[in-house]
Amino acid sequence: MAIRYELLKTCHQTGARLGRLHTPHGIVETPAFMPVGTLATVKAMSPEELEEMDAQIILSNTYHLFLRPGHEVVAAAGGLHRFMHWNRPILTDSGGFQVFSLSKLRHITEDGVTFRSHISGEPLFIGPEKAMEIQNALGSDIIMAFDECAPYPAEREYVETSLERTTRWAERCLKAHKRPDEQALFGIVQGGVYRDLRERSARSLTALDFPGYAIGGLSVGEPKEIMYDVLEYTVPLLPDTKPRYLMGVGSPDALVEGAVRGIDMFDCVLPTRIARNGTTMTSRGRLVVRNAKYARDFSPLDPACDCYTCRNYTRAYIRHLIKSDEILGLRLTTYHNLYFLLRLMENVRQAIREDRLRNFRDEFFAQYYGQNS
Ligand SMILES: CNc1nc2cc3c(=O)[nH]c(N)nc3c(CCN)c2[nH]1
Repeated sequence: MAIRYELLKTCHQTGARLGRLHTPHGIVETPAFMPVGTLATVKAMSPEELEEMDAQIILSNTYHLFLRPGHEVVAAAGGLHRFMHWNRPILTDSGGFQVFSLSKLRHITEDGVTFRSHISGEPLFIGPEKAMEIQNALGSDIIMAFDECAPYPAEREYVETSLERTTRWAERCLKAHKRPDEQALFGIVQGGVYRDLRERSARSLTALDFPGYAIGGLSVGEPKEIMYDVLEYTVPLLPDTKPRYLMGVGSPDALVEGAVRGIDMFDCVLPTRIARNGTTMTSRGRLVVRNAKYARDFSPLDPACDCYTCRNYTRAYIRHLIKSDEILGLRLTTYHNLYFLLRLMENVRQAIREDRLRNFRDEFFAQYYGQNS
């Protein structure tokens, strides 16, 4: 078995679970947030800095690495872990979502997706077999089935046709996957915001007995309340002995609300992306450090944070760096944002251990969103 999920405890206040995901490159305490390292690097962070902040697992992308430098190059380096000098677990996404969000002139058929590279414009193709070939070459610990993430909003008929094809693609992935003992293949539940379609997708995929399941097709512009509703009726359809991964999520509130609803793994570009324009997450909400009011503010980004950035630098200095487009600026804000979300997940795990996740959520939201939610 490539991975083993150990369910340690279920919070008595909520449906949240405390777990341990055993992988060939180490153990992941769940619920866990996965920093996104799309091009084989978590932008602006070194692997040592990621270890220092206790990032347990990171995500990388099939689509991007297929285009550049090419999965054959990564395989020649001995795989993604060796190539990027990261010895902890890696999850790779399968490319479906990225093709739709990045490339032009794409065309879906039963075989897969033809598209033009967003870098060179050359015509390319990815389908289930190609997505398995690339991820097998990358050597990530967890690989994702090739799927279509239906847009939001989308007609029920479109979502239904899409999920049926995604299920057929999932079967082809299971057949094409060459290294099931070393790399765990997760199925991805689709079905948009339609309850009966979500149930159909979940039932078809759980019948194929994947080692883990992702919930896809969310965090694509739908209101958060709708996302939470979809989780309420989809998560219970997934086996509680397997890990559940909510793709593309998310903001602090969505991470906590997702954990409350039984999600074990999350990924999102938010902390790294907003850091690059000087937006930071603090225990009292977002702080846009480039704002003029911080020009002479010599306090840390977050007085309640003990990260490298908050122990050594001030808002005024970081504002100066960001305004000056200095590389250290986005390094310091990235370090802090990732540290903030990783600590948030650590606090969520502790709250589950103590059966008080609902209280933790209310206290955290009151501070972060400044109102009693
Ligand atoms: C930002 N929101 C978001 N929604 C996603 C849905 C899928 C999804 O439905 N399928 C796949 N394969 N990836 C998704 C991703 C990329 C996760 N890194 C999503 N990201």
